Amino acid sequence: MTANTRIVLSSDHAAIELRQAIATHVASLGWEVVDIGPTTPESTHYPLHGEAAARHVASGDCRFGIIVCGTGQGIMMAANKVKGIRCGVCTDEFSARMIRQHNNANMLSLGARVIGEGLALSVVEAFLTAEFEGGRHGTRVDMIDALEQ
Ligand SMILES: O=C(CO)[C@H](O)[C@H](O)COP(=O)(O)O
Repeated sequence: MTANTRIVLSSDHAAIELRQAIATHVASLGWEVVDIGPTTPESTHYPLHGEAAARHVASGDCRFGIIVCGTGQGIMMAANKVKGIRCGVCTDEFSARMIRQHNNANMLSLGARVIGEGLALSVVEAFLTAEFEGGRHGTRVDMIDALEQ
């Protein structure tokens, strides 16, 4: 396995079960899963887990990251503070496909208190099977990245 086939997963306490279901599903699709927890249900702080997953992606250790909290929003905000990360919250397959095709997202965020497991797994699959289209979308993604300079 190489970094190109590796996905990092993390969550806060609100999303441990969904994260574990995603880990099983993603592994069954042939990806190597780097699940960085947490594994116990004590209350924790989502910025820690969003940042930790984002570091794996920004460093090139993992191709993609999937992060989960109650709404998906807070952990996404934390991940997006790490340079090189483009992460969106998705609650439908179309958006998950589009954040890859148009926005070249390298992380997906989900809300365990928002969507059920079946839809979450479909959203994950849509994200992982879509390809960035480049062209005019590449120009725009470069503009996003320039904001980090
Ligand atoms: O969704 C989240 C952040 O966006 C968190 O999962 C949520 O805020 C945690 O709440 P609580 O501590 O009440 O379980």
